[in-house]
Amino acid sequence: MKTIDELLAEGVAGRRVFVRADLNVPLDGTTITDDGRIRAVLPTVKALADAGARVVVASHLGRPKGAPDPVFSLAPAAARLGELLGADVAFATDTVGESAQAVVAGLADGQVAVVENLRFNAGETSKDDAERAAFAEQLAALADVYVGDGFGAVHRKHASVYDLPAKLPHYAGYLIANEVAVLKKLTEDVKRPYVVALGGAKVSDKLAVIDQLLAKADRLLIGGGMAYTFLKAKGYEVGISLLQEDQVPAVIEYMERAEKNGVELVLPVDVLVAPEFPDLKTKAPANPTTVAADAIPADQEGLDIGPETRKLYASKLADAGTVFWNGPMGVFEHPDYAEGTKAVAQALIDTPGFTVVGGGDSAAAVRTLGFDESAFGHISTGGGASLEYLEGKTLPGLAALED
Ligand SMILES: Nc1ncnc2c1ncn2[C@@H]1O[C@H](COP(=O)(O)OP(=O)(O)OP(=O)(O)O)[C@@H](O)[C@H]1O
Ligand SMILES: O=C(O)[C@H](O)COP(=O)(O)O
Repeated sequence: MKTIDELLAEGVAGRRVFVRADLNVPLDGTTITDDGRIRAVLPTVKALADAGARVVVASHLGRPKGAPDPVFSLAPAAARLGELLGADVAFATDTVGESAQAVVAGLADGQVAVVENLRFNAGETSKDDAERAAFAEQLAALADVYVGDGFGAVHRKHASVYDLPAKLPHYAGYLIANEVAVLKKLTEDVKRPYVVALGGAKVSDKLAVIDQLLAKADRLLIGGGMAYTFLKAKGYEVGISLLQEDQVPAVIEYMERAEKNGVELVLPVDVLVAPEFPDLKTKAPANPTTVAADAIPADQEGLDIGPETRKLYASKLADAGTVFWNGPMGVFEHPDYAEGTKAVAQALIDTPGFTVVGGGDSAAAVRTLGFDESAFGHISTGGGASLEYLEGKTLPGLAALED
């Protein structure tokens, strides 16, 4: 993989450099609640701008359906990037259309532009190779060189991640280079016990990862929205909690395999439930009830792990040689459901083992709940991406940078 240092050595002054970043930051309306992913790409953007490149930054945000949707506009992220750079950042109101072409054509050497959300275009995420290639061709017209630095999206076979680098000279940015260097160590030299804690809401994406983790980890702790598919597989009722019903048979098989392989699979013993999802805007008190994991009422939703589970998970993390944690243990954005995530974060800080936190929301949780980032071994910007890397999979966005 060629890195950005090689590009800088070749010289970039006056060249249009396309930086595929992951600016998929958590938003409250148009307010960014955690700018970690924007800060993470700054070294790359700054180095290119300082060297006189005309920098075109592109990213997805959220999961719009292939058409413009103002809720998912990158405008707030572009504004924040400008503040962090201490420079004006131009913003194109489309991704490859007239606005993008005009903004890029107007860039002077050393200036930075952000184009609108890549996923406002159906070609970005299309499963059809030709449709993706056609969109990649339009993106390629905006630049002379490609720098891949959106680590959080390297597991996606999307036009800007996979197809575009094949069309331009391509290099890895500082963030990708650093993430790969740290995560590589976890695939080569894992100090045991190796404990993986999984939570969050992207249940269908991440359940598949467990298949591979059963051959690698010594202990798996399951929380967040992920837990309810496991509790259901154990035969418990989960009320109106997040559930991936079609995955229940697979999860039953995982539980059997874990037992056979001697992998300790640990599930919540109690959970916090309420009749409805909390209001994350007003943060009005949610008044949850604590119930045993096998006694979730039919009309209630599980939204955090309970106090007994917090203690149990802390004890399962205390002797870890290595910990990888992806996905909050509950809806940490609301104070009534933040204790599970806090307890796991604190347990990672307390364990003497090497700890990695991965994921946009997981990293945001650690910061917004007031933990000191330096107390963790590594905070990865990628959740799904780091999990799939640890699985040993070939990731499209990394493969595309190699030649
Ligand atoms: N029990 C639950 N029910 C519903 N949502 C939950 C539950 N527990 C956690 N969540 C939500 O999960 C979200 C984070 O999940 P996600 O899988 O996206 O994690 P991540 O760290 O951002 O990883 P990635 O980078 O792959 O997106 C949070 O917004 C949180 O509110
Ligand atoms: O948040 C993430 O994990 C990355 O930004 C990728 O987003 P996606 O899961 O919507 O592809």
